[in-house]
Amino acid sequence: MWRSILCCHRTTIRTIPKVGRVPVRWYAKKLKKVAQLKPVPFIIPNYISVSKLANLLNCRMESLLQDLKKLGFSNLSQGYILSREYVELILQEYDYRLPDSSKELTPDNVYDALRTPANPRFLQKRPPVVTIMGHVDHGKTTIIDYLRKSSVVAQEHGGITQHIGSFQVITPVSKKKITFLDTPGHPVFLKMRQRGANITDIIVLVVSIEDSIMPQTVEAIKHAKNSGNELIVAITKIDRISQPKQREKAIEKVTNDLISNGITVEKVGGDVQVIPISAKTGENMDLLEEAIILLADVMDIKAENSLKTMAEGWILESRVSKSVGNVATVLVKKGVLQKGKILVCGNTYGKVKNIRNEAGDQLSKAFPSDAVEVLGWKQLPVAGDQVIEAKNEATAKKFVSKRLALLEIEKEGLTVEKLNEQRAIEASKKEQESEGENEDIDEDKEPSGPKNICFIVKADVSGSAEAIVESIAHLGNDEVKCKVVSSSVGIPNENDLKLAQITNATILCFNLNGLPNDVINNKLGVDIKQYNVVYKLIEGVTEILTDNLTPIFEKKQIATVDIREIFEFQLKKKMIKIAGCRVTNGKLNRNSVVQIQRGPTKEIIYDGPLSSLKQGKEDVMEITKGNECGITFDRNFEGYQVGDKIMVYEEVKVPRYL
Ligand SMILES: Nc1nc2c(ncn2[C@@H]2O[C@H](COP(=O)(O)OP(=O)(O)OP(=O)(O)O)[C@@H](O)[C@H]2O)c(=O)[nH]1
Repeated sequence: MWRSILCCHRTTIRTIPKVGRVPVRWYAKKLKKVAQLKPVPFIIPNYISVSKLANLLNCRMESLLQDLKKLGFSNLSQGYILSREYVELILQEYDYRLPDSSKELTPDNVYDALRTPANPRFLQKRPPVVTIMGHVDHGKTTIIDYLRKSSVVAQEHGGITQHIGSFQVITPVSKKKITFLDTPGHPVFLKMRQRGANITDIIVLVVSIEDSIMPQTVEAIKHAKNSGNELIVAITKIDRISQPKQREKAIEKVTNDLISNGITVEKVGGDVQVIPISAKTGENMDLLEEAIILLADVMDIKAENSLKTMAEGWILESRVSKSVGNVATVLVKKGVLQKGKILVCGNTYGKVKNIRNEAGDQLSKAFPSDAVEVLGWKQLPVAGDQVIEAKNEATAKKFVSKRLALLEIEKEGLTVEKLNEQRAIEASKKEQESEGENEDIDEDKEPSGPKNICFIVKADVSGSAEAIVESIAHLGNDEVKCKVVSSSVGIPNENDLKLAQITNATILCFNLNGLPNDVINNKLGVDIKQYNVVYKLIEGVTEILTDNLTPIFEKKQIATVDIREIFEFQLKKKMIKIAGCRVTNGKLNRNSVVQIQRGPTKEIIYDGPLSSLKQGKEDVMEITKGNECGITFDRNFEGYQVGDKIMVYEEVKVPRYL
C-alpha cells in the first residue's frame, strides 16, 4: 500500500528503501491546519542525501536518522539518497507546508514572473502569422518565392538580402500586412509546438490539382486540427490544366477529397475557404492573400502593442556574424521591441543593440507579428526559445541564474536517478548471487531486448547537439542500441563525467576544440571522443556499438594429428592411458584446443583442451609436423582408440557488423 501510494507520485521511484508500515501519525499530521505550517525555506530537490537534507533542515543528522527510523524507514545511512516523494513526506512531518506543485518553478516557467499582467487597454490588431504546409512537391516553396518577391522589404529595396525565417507582404487590395513563416518544416516549430506555443495563426494547406490529397496533406490536416489553427486551402498548379471544364472537374475532385478528409469547406456550408491558384503564373495569388486577411479579420487577431507591455517573442533563427556577433531573428508576440531594451532568452540575455529587417536596414522599433533580427546577445540564443523582456540588466542576470540553477538541479536529479538505478542493479545482482541453487537457471536466461550502449553528447551549440542526438539515437540492432543519456552544450563538466561513469557512457564531444587535459585524461576513466565532422562521429558511435556485439568465434583448423598407439601406465595404483600420436599437419601446441574425430563420419568424441603433451618423458610446449608425441586429455578422457584423428583448431573472432 505504502509503496503503491508513493509510486503514484509524479516521479517514478526507482529505488525504494525498505520501509515498514506507515504509522497513523503520518496521516494525522497531514490533517494539521495549514496555518500552523511553515513554508519550505529551499527549493525541494528531486533527490537528496539524508546528510544534505539534515543540513537544509538545520537539524543534526543523527536526529534526522532517528526520526526517519521512527517513521518506519529502516536501513538508511547518511549517504542514502531520498527521492523527492520521501523528502516531501519528511517535510510534512517536520511541519512544513509543501509548495503548490502547480506554482513550482521549473526551467521552463521561471521567466513567467517577468511578464506583465494582461492589459486589454493595450490590445490592438496585429498581422496574422501564416505557415504554409502540404505534401512534398505540391508547391510550398514556389508560393513562398512568389510572395517573397512581393514582400514589403523586397518592394522597398528591389530585393531581399538575407534570410531571416520570416517575411511580410502587404496585400494587393486591402493593403494589410501578413507575416509568413518561410521554414515551416523547421524542427524549431516542432519544438515550439511541443512547448504548447502556437506561434502560427493560420495554416495555408497546399494541395496540387494533379495529385489531390497525399500522405503529407493528411498529416498537415491532422496537425491543423490538433493545433487549433484556422485553415485555408490553396489548390495549386491550376495552370497545368488549361481546359476550363477539365480544370473545374479537377478542382471539384480535390474539394470532394478534402470533404472526405474532414475539412468543412464553404461548399458544404463550412468555413474553410478553398482558393485555386498558380504560384507560377500568379493567378489568384491576390485572392489567396485577401482570403487570409478576411479570415484574420474574423479571428480578430490582436496583441498588446505598447511600450508599457513587457515585450515577448520567439526565436526563429540564430547565427553568429563575424562583424556583429550573436544575431537572432525574433518573432514579436506582444509588446514593442526597441533599442536598449533588455531581453532574456533561454540561458542568455542581452541588451538590444540593433534591430534590423531582411534588407539589413536598422529599425527603431518592432511590433507584434514582426520578425526582426536582434543584435546584442551575450550568448547565442537557441531557435525555438522564448524571449521575454526584463526590467533591467540586474533582473535579467538574476532570472538567468535562477534558470541555470534549476537546470543544474534537474541534471543532478538525473545523475542521482542513475546512481540509485545502479545501486538497485547491484543489490539485485548480489541477491541473485546468493541464491546459489538457481544459479544455473539464471545463467541460461537471455537478457530481454537489446543492450543499451550509453552516450553523452556535448556540443558547441544546442543545434548541433540536437542534430547529433537525432543522427545517432536510432543506431543499433536487436542486440545493441544507442542510448543518449544526456546532451548539452559546452565542455564536459564534473556532472557529465559522474553521469558517464555511472551509466558507463562514452562522452561524444562535437566541435569542442581545446578540451582541458583533466577532462581528456579524467580520473574517473571516462572515455572522451572528440569529433568535428558529423559523419565521423556517427562512424565512431557505430564502431563502439559494433564492439559491444556478442563476439562470434569460428573454429580454424591449424593442425591434424593421428592416434597411432595407446600406452598404459600405472600411476599410484591407477592405470593411466596415453595416446601415442604423430602430427601429420601443422603444429600442435600444449594450449591447443582439439577435437577427436572417429571414422568416415568424423563423429566427434572429444572436444576440449589437452591435459599434457610429452615428447618421450619430457613435457613440451609444441610438436611440429612429422614428429611423435604422447597426449593426455582434460578430465581424464580416455575414450579414444587407435585410428582416431585429432583436429587441432584455434578460435578465430569473426568480424561483426551492425
Ligand atoms: N506549373 C506549375 N508548377 C508549379 C507550381 N507550383 C510549383 N510548381 C512546380 O512544382 C515543383 C515543386 O514545387 P515546390 O515549390 O518546390 O514544391 P514544395 O512543396 O516546396 O516541395 P518540397 O520543398 O520538396 O516539399 C517545382 O518544379 C515547381 O516549379 C504552379 O503553380 N504551377
